[in-house]
Amino acid sequence: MTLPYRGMTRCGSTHPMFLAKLMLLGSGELGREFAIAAKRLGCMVVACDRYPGAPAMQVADASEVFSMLDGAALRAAVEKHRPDFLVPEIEAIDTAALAQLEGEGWHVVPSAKAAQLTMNRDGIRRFAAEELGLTTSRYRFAESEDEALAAVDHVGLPCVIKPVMSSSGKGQSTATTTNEVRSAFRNAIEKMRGDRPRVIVEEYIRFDSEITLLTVAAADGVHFCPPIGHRQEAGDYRESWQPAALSPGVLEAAQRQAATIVSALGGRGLFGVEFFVAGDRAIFSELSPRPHDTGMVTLISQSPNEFELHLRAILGLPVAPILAAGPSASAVILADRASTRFRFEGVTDALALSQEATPVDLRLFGKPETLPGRRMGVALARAASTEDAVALAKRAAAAVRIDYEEE
Ligand SMILES: Nc1ncnc2c1ncn2[C@@H]1O[C@H](COP(=O)(O)OP(=O)(O)OP(=O)(O)O)[C@@H](O)[C@H]1O
Ligand SMILES: NCC(=O)N[C@@H]1O[C@H](COP(=O)([O-])[O-])[C@@H](O)[C@H]1O
Ligand SMILES: [Mg+2]
Repeated sequence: MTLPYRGMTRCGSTHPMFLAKLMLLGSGELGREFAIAAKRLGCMVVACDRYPGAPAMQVADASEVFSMLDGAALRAAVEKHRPDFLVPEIEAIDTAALAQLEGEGWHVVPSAKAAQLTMNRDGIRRFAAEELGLTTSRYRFAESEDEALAAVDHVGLPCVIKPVMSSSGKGQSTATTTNEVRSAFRNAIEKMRGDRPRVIVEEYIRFDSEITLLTVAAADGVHFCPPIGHRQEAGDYRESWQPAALSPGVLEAAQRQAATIVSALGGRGLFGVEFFVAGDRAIFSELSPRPHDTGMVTLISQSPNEFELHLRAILGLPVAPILAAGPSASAVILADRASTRFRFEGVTDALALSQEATPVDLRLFGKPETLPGRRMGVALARAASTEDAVALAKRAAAAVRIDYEEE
């Protein structure tokens, strides 16, 4: 079989027994499911992350431990393994190094431009709102408390303040008074990633719901998964469900905007495009040029799931048809303290909730260390309605307990 990328990159070092060699930049729970999909399709996987034993490393052919923000280490790993594809799995990567590697002929998924623009909220927000004309909340950027206060004149109160470089809600808070704007700015700077003390000050959207629209840029065009609804707490997701109920007009508006931005970013792969739904408006929030955490529900709700879709799109393989299995949900299992000595209890109880028409499943990520609020696993469920599926997934997640030993 001849894949479209053969001969297009400078590598071509893959052993013929493998379909392709993929290097994962970031190796958490999302990377692990991607690596499993890649292994099933006969690919070779090199997993990279900042710590040994990261989830995707546990199923990969090889691994490398370094900070993805260290461009020299990233280049050394690429030159050592000569992958057909560099697959970013987290946001915080030395994207200048990625762009340089791409310029030299290495294949970055979906494109170095997508990784570069989405790593920083200012990049993707300005691209979406100012270059492409997508509907977004009002926003301003600020680099000091005073600039943050000035931004409030434009966006109003309450407002949401986030470091331009962060994910999973880290450093994010909502301010309702000018005093809170000052403390929200300080909080964002304290918890930001990278070395750019800069925040986005956003209009607070009173949304009816929020969705992730998984959008696949494949060889034969753009495909959409049924929309995923989700609930967030402290900027991080707690439950997600599919399909999210949307009016045809809102779904069409979301799909149109998602297709616009994905096509403008270029390259092939799956994108998680986030929208707030307010009345009849789909307001673009942000996007991941890779599988999305709320999309873990697709591990039970559809085939191919989001990880398989990403892989197939990258390899230039067919992605359709995308078959829905029925209303489904995911619910997260979080740690509540820092520990390296812990064990999971209640797995039997969680899986015993599974019945023929309402299956339940679990993913335990195998992270070697807990932290307060760190996601350690996820429960998955299918049922007659998304409401029932969410309730069942939450029961299963609650049945799993993390027991900590004294350290
Ligand atoms: N302008 C806003 N108005 C109202 N709620 C908001 C706003 N911005 C963010 N939120 C809430 O905070 C959540 C997290 O925000 P956002 O997606 O921007 O952060 P993140 O750190 O990139 O999270 P992740 O990496 O998990 O996607 C949103 O899903 C939403 O629930
Ligand atoms: N919203 C982004 C997201 O969910 N990313 C996922 O979390 C991992 C980091 O987890 P950790 O912080 O527990 O190491 C990442 O590697 C990715 O799989
Ligand atoms: Mg988000």
